[in-house]
Amino acid sequence: MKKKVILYRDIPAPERQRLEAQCDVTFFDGINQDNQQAFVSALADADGLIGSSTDMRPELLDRAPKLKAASTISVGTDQYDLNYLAKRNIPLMHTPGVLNETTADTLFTLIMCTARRAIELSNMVREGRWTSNIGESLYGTDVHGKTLGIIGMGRIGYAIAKRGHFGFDMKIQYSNRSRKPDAEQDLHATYMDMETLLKTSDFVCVMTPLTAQTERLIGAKEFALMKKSAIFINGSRGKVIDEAALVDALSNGTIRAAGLDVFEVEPLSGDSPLCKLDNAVLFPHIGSATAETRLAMITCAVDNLLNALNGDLSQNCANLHLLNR
Ligand SMILES: NC(=O)C1=CN([C@@H]2O[C@H](COP(=O)(O)OP(=O)(O)OC[C@H]3O[C@@H](n4cnc5c(N)ncnc54)[C@H](O)[C@@H]3O)[C@@H](O)[C@H]2O)C=CC1
Ligand SMILES: O=C(O)C(=O)CO
Repeated sequence: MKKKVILYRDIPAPERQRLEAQCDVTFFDGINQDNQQAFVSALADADGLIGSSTDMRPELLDRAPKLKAASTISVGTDQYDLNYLAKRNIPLMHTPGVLNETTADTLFTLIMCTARRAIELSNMVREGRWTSNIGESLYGTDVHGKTLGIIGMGRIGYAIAKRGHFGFDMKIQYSNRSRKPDAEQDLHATYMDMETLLKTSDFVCVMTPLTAQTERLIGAKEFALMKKSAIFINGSRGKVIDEAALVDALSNGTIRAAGLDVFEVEPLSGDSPLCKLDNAVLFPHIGSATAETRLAMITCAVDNLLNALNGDLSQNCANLHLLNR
């Protein structure tokens, strides 16, 4: 008998057909108030789950007693509780690697746009406010030759640092749970504690996962340690920073500017104080959002689920170390 799988976001037809060839698929085009009840009912028989952008909290997954594997179309695993899944011996599959370069491109776009005030000045042109050559008060700041501090030198952190080192002649420094010999050798990156990094970087870029240890890693105290001229970039998850403290730091001139791809609550409300700040560049969580990379993530996630349901966890299992196998 075919395994029962819930697909909880839309994916291209060929990928859906690959799932349907092996599984009995129930499709939800995102989970919302209207279909929540039907989703909960479908959980009762589900062997597998695949999708993204929905919090799969334990109370919900308690309704899926037969669940054997989950596959998130993301590298971040924070929408699932890894320990809860491990207690039930359920693997969580994710999509590391395929999005590194695209996400690093996005993060570098944030660095460039923020330093050169690109969005603010583009809006000035569009709105007919470009009436004379811009003066000193609207000048940007250089990126090349500056110091780039990466907090969370993993796959994506490395790809950002690579751009800084080879493309922009930047000095790379990083803090991380462990030393990264490849970054030190290839990019001449210097390992340091987070406090020193915050005090000495021109650009501070956060690229850790969201975990119990990284939640609110950067708050008022950390912004106060940064240079007044520092530019803060967050591409990890919104909850890794204290957003209210960031608004204060940007409003009071504690730091120069910020570029953000992720927010405490997404989508960010247009009423957020961040939207009123010219020195904040705000992207709608588009780190991996190119056609090529999103397709690669979906293909990887479909492969991951099919492999996991067949008992093969050799690739891309996020909680393998916690499972009883
Ligand atoms: N904005 C976007 O669209 C995207 C955001 N992401 C986010 O980026 C995160 C990182 O992705 P990868 O680079 O693939 O993961 P990774 O696991 O390769 O790298 C994360 C790094 O953070 C370090 N780290 C973890 N906890 C830390 C702590 N408390 N202090 C210092 N360092 C710590 C780890 O040691 C690791 O080197 C994802 O978990 C996701 O949340 C990922 C892709 C796209
Ligand atoms: O993969 C992730 O974790 C994202 O945030 C979206 O690409």
